[in-house]
Amino acid sequence: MPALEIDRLTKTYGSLRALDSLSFSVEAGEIFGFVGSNGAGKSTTMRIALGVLSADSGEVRWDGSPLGFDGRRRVGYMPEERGLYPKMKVGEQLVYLARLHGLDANAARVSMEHWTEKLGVDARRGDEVQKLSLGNQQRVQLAAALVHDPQILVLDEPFSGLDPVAVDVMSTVLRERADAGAPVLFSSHQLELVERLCDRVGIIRAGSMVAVGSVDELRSTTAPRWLLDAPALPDISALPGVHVISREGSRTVLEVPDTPGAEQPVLRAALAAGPVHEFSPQRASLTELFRHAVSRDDTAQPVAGGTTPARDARTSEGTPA
Ligand SMILES: Nc1ncnc2c1ncn2[C@@H]1O[C@H](COP(=O)(O)OP(=O)(O)OP(=O)(O)O)[C@@H](O)[C@H]1O
Repeated sequence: MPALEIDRLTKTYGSLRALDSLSFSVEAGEIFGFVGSNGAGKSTTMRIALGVLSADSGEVRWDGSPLGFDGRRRVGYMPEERGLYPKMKVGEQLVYLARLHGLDANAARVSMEHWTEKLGVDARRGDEVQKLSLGNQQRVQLAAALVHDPQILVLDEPFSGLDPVAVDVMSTVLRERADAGAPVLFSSHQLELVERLCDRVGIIRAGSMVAVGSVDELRSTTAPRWLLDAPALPDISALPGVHVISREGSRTVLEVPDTPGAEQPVLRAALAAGPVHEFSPQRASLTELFRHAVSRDDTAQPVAGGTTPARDARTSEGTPA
């Protein structure tokens, strides 16, 4: 059973439809990357999941039951607008937040010590939050999301503004939490990082999910690409389904039909045009898959993989708000 289910959420702000029947699920033990253009609806979704905003319709469930007040106490949440008290000392603040979530004084202190050490801010326990650099404030913010030992993590852009060392620290912590069985949902615009870290990715566009799956599953919904390194551009006009995606100097990326051997006529055409230095299959990056998903028209796309809509690599209708 999926651990965290977002089921047909709809939310309007006045005349703006920010979420349009948005559905996806995050399994226990899975890191799920939530990506989309600015204003696509990621923060709105996360706020609704945490109950700080109400949906017009739809439901958020945890292990099959609506996520109510008690369930939400077990969520570690990092809001986009952050939420630390600037004048409170790091250690005192984390102990306070842990106690708000029901830990006793001793457990709260032990947890504060553990997470500040783990996140590399133990030397700053006695400092006011506002005196820390933004990156260190973010580490404390993550500690605040973790200090009550949550069973679900929902993090809105936790990696923004972090240096590479802090990114590594945070990535390790998220993987450890997932390995311990938590569903981990986070949003990010750092697509290389999402590709590296996440088990599955959801691409949201204008309040609707347009693609969900592992990066490999998302790749399988696009036509194969080949890199041709040849000074002369081959004549592909007679080859149906072959398109030039990009050309930089002598290097051309071509899309070919998804049939065995479909690249061979391209190679023959290239050799007929002149020397070929390289001809090799290309793996689309998440950035390319993202561009493809958010820029395509509203024509229904083929479904790949299994049968459960919210779990499969797929593309679907996205209705611009
Ligand atoms: N309180 C609000 N009142 C009115 N409109 C809002 C409000 N909050 C969000 N919106 C609008 O809802 C849409 C979705 O916003 P949301 O913040 O969820 O997007 P996002 O995907 O998190 O964007 P970003 O990547 O820029 O953080 C946007 O068009 C935004 O302007």
